[in-house]
Amino acid sequence: QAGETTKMSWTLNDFAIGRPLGKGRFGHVYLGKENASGYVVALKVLFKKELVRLNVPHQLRREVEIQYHLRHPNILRLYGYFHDAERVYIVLEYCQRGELYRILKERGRLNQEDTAKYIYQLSSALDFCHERNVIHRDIKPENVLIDKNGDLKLSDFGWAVQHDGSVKRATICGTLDYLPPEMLAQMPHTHKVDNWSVGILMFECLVGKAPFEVPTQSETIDRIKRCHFKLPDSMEAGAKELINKIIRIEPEERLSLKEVMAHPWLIQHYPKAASHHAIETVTK
Ligand SMILES: Cc1nn(C)cc1-c1nc2c(-c3cnn(Cc4ccccc4)c3)c(Cl)cnc2[nH]1
Repeated sequence: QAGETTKMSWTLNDFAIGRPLGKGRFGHVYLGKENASGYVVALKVLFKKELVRLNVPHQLRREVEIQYHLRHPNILRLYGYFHDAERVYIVLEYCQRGELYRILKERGRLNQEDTAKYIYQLSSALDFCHERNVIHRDIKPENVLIDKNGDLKLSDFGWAVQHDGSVKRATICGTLDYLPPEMLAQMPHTHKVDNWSVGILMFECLVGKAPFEVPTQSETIDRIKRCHFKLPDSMEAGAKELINKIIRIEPEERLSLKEVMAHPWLIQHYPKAASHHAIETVTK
């Protein structure tokens, strides 16, 4: 197409680097602008030395491979990557409203309309991944970004696997709140681990804290294994019903993502789900 540069490979000179947006386990993310197009991006900068020391190059390659090919309105776009002597640079879609984690911290909890929208969009993104045999395995508010239109973008496929397998996590780092029983017990797990996390996220958005969030990790682990959580009396019946159908010890008992997307509570509080869902059902 005239004027469209099919850039084969970027270098750092192709970008103007802006303020830092955040930092993760292996590096930092900066606001960036591609000089040629003026396009605003998020530039994730990782230090090769760190990656080698923590033995994660294969995980990074998998993350880039998986995210680059997954094109969906609720999955953060990975536009490309390049490297120099010391660093690896990953060019990602920029989300103006940042991490859901920060929004939840600032607002305490979300209303049913925003929660229903995010749960619908997350379920849609994960259903798309599962149909391509990709399990995300690390769904939590830190890995969910919100763009300028208030839409959800799933990010950080660092723990994703491209098959239904019992691949063990190298290390369980960060919060345990979102881990399903079968992963805690390091048993074989399927895409249903992501379904569990959708239920945990729905609870946290509506209540302001995760269902198994208690002072000690051992208590959290025990409650997860027993599926022991309490829904606040103030929670609407439809929301309680949906959460109770997702957060189940038995993976096969958990609602499928298509059933989540078609649930009456979700359609009531996110009417767009009805039209999207109806079109999908009709076109299938
Ligand atoms: C923070 C923040 N505040 N506002 C107003 C917008 C943002 C924003 N952050 C992002 C970010 C972003 C930033 N940090 N992280 C977490 C991280 C950092 C390093 C390695 C792995 C993971 C993601 C992205 Cl990718 C993409 N878009 C982003 N937008």
